[in-house]
Amino acid sequence: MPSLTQTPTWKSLVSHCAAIQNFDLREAFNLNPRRFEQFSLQFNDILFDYSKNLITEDTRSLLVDLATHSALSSKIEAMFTGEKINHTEQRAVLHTALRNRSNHPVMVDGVDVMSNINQVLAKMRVFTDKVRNEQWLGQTGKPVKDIVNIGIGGSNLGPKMVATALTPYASDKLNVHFVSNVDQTDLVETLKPLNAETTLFIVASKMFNTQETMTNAHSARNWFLEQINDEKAIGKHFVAISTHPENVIEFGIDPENIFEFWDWVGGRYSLWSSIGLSIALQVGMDNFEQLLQGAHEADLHFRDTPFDRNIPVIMGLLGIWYNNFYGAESHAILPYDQSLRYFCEFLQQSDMESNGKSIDREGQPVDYSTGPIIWGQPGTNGQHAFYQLIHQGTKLIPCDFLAPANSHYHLPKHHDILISNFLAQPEALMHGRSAEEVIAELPEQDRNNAILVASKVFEGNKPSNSFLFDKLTPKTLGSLIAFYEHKIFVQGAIWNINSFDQMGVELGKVLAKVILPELLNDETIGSHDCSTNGLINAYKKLRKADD
Ligand SMILES: O=P(O)(O)OC[C@H]1O[C@](O)(CO)[C@@H](O)[C@@H]1O
Repeated sequence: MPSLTQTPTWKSLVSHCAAIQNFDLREAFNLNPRRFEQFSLQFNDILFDYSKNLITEDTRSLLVDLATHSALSSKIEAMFTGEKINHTEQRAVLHTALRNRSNHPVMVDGVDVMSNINQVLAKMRVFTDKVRNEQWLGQTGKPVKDIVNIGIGGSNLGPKMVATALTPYASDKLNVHFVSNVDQTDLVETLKPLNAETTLFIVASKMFNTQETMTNAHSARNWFLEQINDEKAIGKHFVAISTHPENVIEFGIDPENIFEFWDWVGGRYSLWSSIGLSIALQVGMDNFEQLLQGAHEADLHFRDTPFDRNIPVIMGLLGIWYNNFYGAESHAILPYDQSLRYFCEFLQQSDMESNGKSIDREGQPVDYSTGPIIWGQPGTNGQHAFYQLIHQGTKLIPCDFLAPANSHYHLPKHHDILISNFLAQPEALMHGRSAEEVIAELPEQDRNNAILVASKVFEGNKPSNSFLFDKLTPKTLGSLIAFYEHKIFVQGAIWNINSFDQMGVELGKVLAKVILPELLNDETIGSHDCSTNGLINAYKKLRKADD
């Protein structure tokens, strides 16, 4: 098979990119008053405006050709129908089945997985209703007040992001906390204000052998038993979510308290499974199902809509346009919604763990750039931190701006100010400010100050997408997350990489296991390179024994 870069569609895009080198967005808008209509899409209450990109109609057609020639349609079908597209681990990839609200069967190895999924959803409903209605009582007969989700990576980032985003829907009787880092600061500071009698722990781990999670879970159990000195009480205060019930039972959690999921759910795509239990406890099962519904509707859109009107396909193709034809190295995620403050962190794992690969599906090194660096934080905070570099730095950084038209809260002025910024930034990036405009705005005495003028010029012509939606409801959030998941899928499919394994996280884990016992003995260490030896030995000198 020829390398992607040798295919006619790729070569056409290279030539096209050279041909439109001088493309100017301001001019494109001036010449075409219908540009917004031509390059925007509506899905339910979500408006996706991609008109402020360095593209023409031809660019879109050529990018769609690239998707078509990469057999994207059949790859999408393969995912939805349970083919083992994660070929290195021989697994299907079926987060879409977890939110399949259509009653259509989804088969894995000849078995319809929908009945298992629905059983777990029913079990989650019974449990969350009990806890939320104060019918699940702790060892001393008190209802649960605090829930601590212990998990890392996909067993933390998705649930934490969604639970935080949906705070306006939260029960005021429950506080949900997330502990992920093996740095004891995380657990100690989270537990400090809590009372074991009214605390419920969720140990969330697909494998149930992840070092950080198991260390935190053991310490949480010790903390609990120091206050309630009764092993039997664990049954009322610890539940687990895992694909490995045998490891959970070995830890000592009651088999009744295990919420199952399956190896065809990738960790970073698992918030839709029982890994979302903390979300369901926070906002109730009806709202959790609305989240699934939103994602399901986005799945249908992705599966059934022609590529040139398909939001995740367009998102993926635009990313490829900048990544591979403009040399952009990163992509900024900029939600104008404080409740989406963990959205970027969540997408960092989804995108970078999925598409941070340098071999193709045949095991050959790729000769093109793959997954971008994902970064960002909510506006307007980011504006006062790193937007300077996006506006006037030397790097091309495509940006996604996201905002709700309506806030859940009602302080006067705030929301319109927020949205004026959400609208102004993409406009400023695109429009820029010429030397003539700067000079016209400067006081008379500064107009000949060339340095001052140059420093106030904004080159402009910088690309962005904007998502404007009605309100951040569970359903809308579900759709937005699914769009990003599918965008990642589209890019992985075109780059011909496996987006669903994560071998790159293994080596560091293995080496840490070698180093750990070396930290605990008194010998001087000399078996690594001299830098690592030096650091280990310095640590051993500095480290004081715990009191
Ligand atoms: O849920 P587990 O098995 O504890 O794994 C946690 C995380 O570790 C990883 O395997 C590697 O970081 C992620 O893919 C996963 O989300």
